[in-house]
Amino acid sequence: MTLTIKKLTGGYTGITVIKDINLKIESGQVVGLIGLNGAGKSTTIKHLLGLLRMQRGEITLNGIDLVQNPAAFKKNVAYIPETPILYPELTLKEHIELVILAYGLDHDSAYEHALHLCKLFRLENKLDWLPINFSKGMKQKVMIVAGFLAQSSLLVIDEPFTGLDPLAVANFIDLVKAASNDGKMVLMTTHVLAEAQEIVDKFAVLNNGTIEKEGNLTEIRKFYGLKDTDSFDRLYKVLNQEHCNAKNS
Ligand SMILES: Nc1ncnc2c1ncn2[C@@H]1O[C@H](COP(=O)(O)OP(=O)(O)OP(=O)(O)O)[C@@H](O)[C@H]1O
Repeated sequence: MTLTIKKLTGGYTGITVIKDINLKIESGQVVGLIGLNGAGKSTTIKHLLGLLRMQRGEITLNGIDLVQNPAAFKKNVAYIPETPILYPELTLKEHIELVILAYGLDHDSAYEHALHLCKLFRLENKLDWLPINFSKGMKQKVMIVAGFLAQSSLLVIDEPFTGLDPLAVANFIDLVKAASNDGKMVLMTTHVLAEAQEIVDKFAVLNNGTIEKEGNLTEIRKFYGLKDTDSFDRLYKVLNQEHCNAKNS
């Protein structure tokens, strides 16, 4: 399984935000897309989900082209957004049934899997609840349950750590590790580098719409001149300094 993004250039009507993005994700790989606010992470993800029309480039998943065969492409992708998207009139149980139907999963085994995920996130007694009754973190957990339930070859996750309690973060990390061991590909954006470095195999640093550096934690730290004693979060200071220097030059 492979996701290949080649020379992706895109953005919004009349505005080019990302330029010549090249990124490859192999089976079992967890890739972290990181960068300052406004670097172009969400825009890249929107292109990958087929929500924006690319100006140039090519995106293929297991050889399936996003533009030529969007339905087949999207069937292999699950998305966990930063802001939960839930149907107000559907209960948690009905959301689970919807995912099973949408992804054509075997009902009984998928439902059992869903119950296991709900238990992990302490949602097992809330199957009849409507989204209005859920807290922000609970809504985020429902999106995580739905995302992992889909068993897609590519899981795209936008800022997963926001709003989750530490127990849920630990469970989320275990799920990502299990998905990776199972050969799934994971692409996630995050600003929470301390947690991300536990699971990410390869970081791609977006700076002003282009991937400035790709590599594992050691390679990224070295490229940005971080000392052994520096926390990985210091990367943001270096990126911000680069940003200021570019503006002043
Ligand atoms: N709907 C839109 N229309 C026009 N420009 C947009 C739109 N959404 C985002 N942008 C611009 O695109 C650029 C990249 O934004 P994007 O949301 O991709 O950044 P990001 O890296 O995800 O940032 P953050 O870390 O804040 O989530 C920014 O300059 C932003 O102003």
